[in-house]
Amino acid sequence: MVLESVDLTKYYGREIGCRNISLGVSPGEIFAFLGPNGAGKSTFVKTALGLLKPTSGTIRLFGKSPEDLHVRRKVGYLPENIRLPEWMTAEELLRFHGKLLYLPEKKLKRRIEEVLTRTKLWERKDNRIKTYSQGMRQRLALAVALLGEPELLFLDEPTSALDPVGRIEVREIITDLKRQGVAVFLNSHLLSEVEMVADSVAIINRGEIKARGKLAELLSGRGILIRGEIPEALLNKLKSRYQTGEAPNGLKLLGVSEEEVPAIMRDLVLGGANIYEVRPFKAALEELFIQAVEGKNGADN
Ligand SMILES: Nc1ncnc2c1ncn2[C@@H]1O[C@H](COP(=O)(O)OP(=O)(O)OP(=O)(O)O)[C@@H](O)[C@H]1O
Repeated sequence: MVLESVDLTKYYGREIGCRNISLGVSPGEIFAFLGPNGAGKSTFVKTALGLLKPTSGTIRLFGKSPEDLHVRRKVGYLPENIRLPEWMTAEELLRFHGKLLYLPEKKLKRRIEEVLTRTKLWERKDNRIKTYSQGMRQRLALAVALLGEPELLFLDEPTSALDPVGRIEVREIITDLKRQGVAVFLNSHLLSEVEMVADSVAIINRGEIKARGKLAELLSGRGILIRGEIPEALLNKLKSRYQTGEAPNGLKLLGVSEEEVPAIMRDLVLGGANIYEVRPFKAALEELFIQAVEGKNGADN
């Protein structure tokens, strides 16, 4: 395992940061950590990077403490809302980070060209960062994170400042890294993007994991779609029992197992509903996320 945490708990005084987080990330895996604001994502990442000490539990990177220097050299980190030194050029900034990584001159030169080309900033390498747009800054921060050829890369909201083309480019960088065996730990609010790249996800809320698994498994067979005219009272009953979603001329019920379907249908028909269609559907990550965060109907799996 590239990253393994067991019951990792971090309190800030009496305030919970994250609690009992147990998860593992394998080489070449894209692991997405999702959660609303204040859920505990950054707390977990900072603890994994050795920037915060856990209150209890353990976290190992490459089987060792995150504070181990050899481990640190294998890890890249793109923080959220990074502030870059405005007066430096992109090349100067990368040189500075290259020195911190003890990269030999020849390799540093090669890596600077590679990462700036990969992030489409090579042409602008001699311009000061103060002349960069938000998107360029974010791409430069990504270049910094990639400089040391990390085997594990933490990306905190890597595409928040990017336009759609920039987002596609970052997605391509992430999938290229995966192909090279790099593990990516991705914090993102952009669920549709996560859906496109992640192998596994964990959904965290109020410091605790509420749902976790391989993305393909989490999204398969998660609910049913009902098309029909459903009396208000019945609709409200369903809404109180299940997480529901909008569907044209009907509704989606999430987290419904096949065994529950006959009873639901019986209730609907006896209650006066006109049903035209019932079929299973694959939930979108957004629905799974809302279900896990609101904790309805056994989302805590
Ligand atoms: N330095 C701190 N001192 C006290 N409480 C903190 C500190 N940092 C975070 N917290 C609290 O810990 C909880 C988790 O915060 P954290 O920043 O890890 O969430 P997050 O999921 O990264 O949120 P966001 O998506 O908004 O960045 C929150 O309740 C937050 O208020």
